[in-house]
Amino acid sequence: MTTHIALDVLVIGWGKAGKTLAAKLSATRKVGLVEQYATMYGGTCINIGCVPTKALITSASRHVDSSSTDADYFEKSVAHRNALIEKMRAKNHSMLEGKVLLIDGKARFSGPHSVVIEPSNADDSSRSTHDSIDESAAESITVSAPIIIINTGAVTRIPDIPGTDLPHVYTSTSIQHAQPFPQSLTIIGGGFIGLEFATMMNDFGSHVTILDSSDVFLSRLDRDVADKLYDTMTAQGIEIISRARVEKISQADNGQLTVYTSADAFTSDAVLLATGRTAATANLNLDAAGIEVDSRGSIVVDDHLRTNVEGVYAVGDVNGGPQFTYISFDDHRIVLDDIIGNGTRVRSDRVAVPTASFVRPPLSSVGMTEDEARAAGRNIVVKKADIADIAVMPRPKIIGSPEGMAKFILDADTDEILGAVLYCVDSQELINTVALAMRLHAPASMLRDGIWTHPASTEVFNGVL
Ligand SMILES: Cc1cc2nc3c(=O)[nH]c(=O)nc-3n(C[C@H](O)[C@H](O)[C@H](O)COP(=O)(O)OP(=O)(O)OC[C@H]3O[C@@H](n4cnc5c(N)ncnc54)[C@H](O)[C@@H]3O)c2cc1C
Ligand SMILES: NC(=O)c1ccc[n+]([C@@H]2O[C@H](COP(=O)([O-])OP(=O)(O)OC[C@H]3O[C@@H](n4cnc5c(N)ncnc54)[C@H](O)[C@@H]3O)[C@@H](O)[C@H]2O)c1
Repeated sequence: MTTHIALDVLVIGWGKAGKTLAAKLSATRKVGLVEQYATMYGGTCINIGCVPTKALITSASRHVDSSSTDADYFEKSVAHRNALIEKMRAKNHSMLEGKVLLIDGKARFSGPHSVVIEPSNADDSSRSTHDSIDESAAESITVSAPIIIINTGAVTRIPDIPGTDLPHVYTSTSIQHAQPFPQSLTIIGGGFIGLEFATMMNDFGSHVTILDSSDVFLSRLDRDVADKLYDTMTAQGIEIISRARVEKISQADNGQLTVYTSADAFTSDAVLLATGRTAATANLNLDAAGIEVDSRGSIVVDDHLRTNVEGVYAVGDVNGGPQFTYISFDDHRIVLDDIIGNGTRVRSDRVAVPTASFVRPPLSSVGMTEDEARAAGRNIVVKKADIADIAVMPRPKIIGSPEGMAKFILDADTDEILGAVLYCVDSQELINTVALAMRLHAPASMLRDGIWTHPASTEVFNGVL
């Protein structure tokens, strides 16, 4: 038997943008939200992304002070991670309960404004990219709504090589409760996920090797910054190999895995696949609605995040934009403005969007690199320093983390900041101040001459600018 429900708004997927839109729109409209896995209430960020990984990274950084074995300490850290996200998941559910019709199940389009929701009885997501399911819709439901917001996120891209389905070949999700703890780990991919898990697992006591296919390490950064990161991470014990053409993974009788590249072979207890994440559109039956996707499977949207089908929006990772929680959160503002505002807010208005990678110390950046500014023909001044050499900024030395560097690219004529990289303790906070200065077109001298608390990492501005 199929139940039919008519709503004003249906949100598919419990992502950051979708849950925020559902809560806000429910004040005036009949809103439903469908999520395929009960273990994913609240979405990727709180269940398998930002929050659990930063909890594990923090725990791992404290392992040096513990007397536990690596395996025991990892197990305790995973238990702490689990308890934390369980609370956040329950809170996410209770915040929408009673306001939004919450539907368990897997959604697929049956027409431009109609969706079929099927029970999803098992975690069939590829390569355990999501945790397992423990609840589902009992029967299929059809929902019709004039407004549908697709917020299904992204899933791990599995490289097309033999051996990715072997035991102990993990994704960023499954490695968060790896069993047994791998004393050695080969990571395929040296992007955000590869670097953060390298830091984490190295700190937990694993011997980590990163294999990345790019010609140079961290090609999006200036070479001086990438070299500093390379030197710091290798000094921490992490091996980094660029230009690695991975061909296959095989398993020996003792369970150990070997990753073969065109040039070499790397043997370890486990392998992590960290070669990017692809928009989760495969199961949505978008053809039935006539919704356009690009060659990478991401949903095509305009500047207002509208798809080519009237009333249907795509928000978060699924629309092919930058894959960050704060971008998904900003997507919600654009769609909210289109639905109940004056429709002027657009994606292309975003300026100075910062990023932070939680390696040790964190690596944060905003705006142009020096190479990009020079290639654009800008008249620039570069200000940079090693963190250990900044006398007016003692905080990194006080807390025992004096590594890293700070680099600012300034417009030589206006003194405006064109870009910055902060590879230092607290940089995930500092970079937001730089981004704000950029948005306000404030001169760098305003940060340089600012009166900041002491001892604080903010003094990097006094010392370098
Ligand atoms: C390991 C890791 C670490 C990360 N760390 C950070 C970080 O530190 N900072 C940061 O900003 N970003 C980080 N990210 C990226 C960030 O998590 C994502 O960009 C963000 O969560 C995207 O959210 P979203 O709104 O696109 O949807 P998501 O939160 O991904 O939600 C999509 C939801 O849709 C559900 N779904 C999918 N298909 C269907 C369907 N057919 N029917 C019903 N439900 C469906 C999924 O189960 C999922 O719950 C990290 C990602 C990963 C994987
Ligand atoms: N702190 C954060 O904000 C944070 C943390 C984790 C993830 N994320 C988000 O999640 C997204 C996905 O992360 P990711 O690290 O999987 O993707 P990524 O795009 O950041 O990095 C993928 C890396 O894999 C390499 N690669 C691709 N194919 C390869 C192959 N066959 N062999 C070897 N190397 C290969 C690429 O050169 C690249 O360096 C990121 O783009 C980011 O937006 C953000």
